[in-house]
Amino acid sequence: MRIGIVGGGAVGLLTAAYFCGDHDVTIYTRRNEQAEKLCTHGLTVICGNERTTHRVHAEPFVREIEEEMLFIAVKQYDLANILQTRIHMLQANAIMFLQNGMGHVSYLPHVPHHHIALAVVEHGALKIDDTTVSHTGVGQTKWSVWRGEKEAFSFLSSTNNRFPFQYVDDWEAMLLEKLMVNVAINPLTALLRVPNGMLVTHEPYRQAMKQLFQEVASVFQLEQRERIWKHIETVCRQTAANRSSMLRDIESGRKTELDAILRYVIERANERGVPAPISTFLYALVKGKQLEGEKER
Ligand SMILES: NC(=O)C1=CN([C@@H]2O[C@H](COP(=O)(O)OP(=O)(O)OC[C@H]3O[C@@H](n4cnc5c(N)ncnc54)[C@H](OP(=O)(O)O)[C@@H]3O)[C@@H](O)[C@H]2O)C=CC1
Ligand SMILES: CC(C)(CO)C(=O)C(=O)O
Repeated sequence: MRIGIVGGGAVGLLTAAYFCGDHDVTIYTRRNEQAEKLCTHGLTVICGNERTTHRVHAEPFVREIEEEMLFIAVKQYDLANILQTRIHMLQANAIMFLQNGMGHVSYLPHVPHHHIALAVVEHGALKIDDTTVSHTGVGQTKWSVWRGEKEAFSFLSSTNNRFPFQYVDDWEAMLLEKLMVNVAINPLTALLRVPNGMLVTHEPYRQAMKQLFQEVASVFQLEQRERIWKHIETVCRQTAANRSSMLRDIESGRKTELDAILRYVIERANERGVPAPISTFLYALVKGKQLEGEKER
């Protein structure tokens, strides 16, 4: 199958590495320089002590793309621009969005593709350089159909066992559960500058995370609260040594996905007339840190 992957970051490179053995994969990058490096040096994936280099095709995303299947692996803040101004350049039978957060859902009615799927990536992936990605945590990718037919994505049932895909029926519950994880962990770790594990091992931080969780759970009238709270605590323990993506972005003076995660919550709270003072306060603090870092860069 001809597969295109838009975005040569951690998730895009990881996805390309696990599909390029069985499929005809092209990585569409933002920079010409990255595409040239990938074509010249190949794509290297590190998993534990193993280091594997794959030959792969890459080109900058500057013209119309025509593929059978497209994975969109850019950050939320770059996705808005692609969906608003370049959606006509993405020609494919089926398309899958791999973003954290829920900011992209409101754009989907304008996406013309027949088959649209949403996914949440539960792997750990770290981009080392333009041609190397480290698979830091082997997990799974949950996916669900937003429009069209599940069968359009049938190739996902036979993937590498280090890169499994699991179908779930309810895309909204799937995205909401991942949103709850990212809301609880990412802004607090970014502000406190602590690894994920500290949010459960240091009791005052656990209490703060619980208050935030309860507020956001009320905004969404979340079902199965106890199960999802336990899940968040488990993610903190399983990724105890990890620095969340938002903390890493803040530390590097980069833009974060705060808007797609916490601003999304605040907007829903305002729409529904539910108070969200903790989220609003936290949003202002993390946004302030982000802007401070971006200015220094
Ligand atoms: N990393 C992880 O472990 C996980 C990430 N996710 C989610 O996956 C999504 C992607 O994250 P991640 O891969 O880490 O992010 P990265 O920042 O590593 O990668 C994003 C890539 O998109 C590229 N890009 C931006 N704009 C364009 C464009 N117009 N055309 C082509 N490429 C473009 C960037 O290029 P350039 O380098 O030139 O800026 C960059 O390489 C996010 O929503 C994230 O939350 C989910 C779970 C785990
Ligand atoms: C699950 C978690 C919090 C792991 O660090 C993550 O998705 C992130 O850092 O963005």
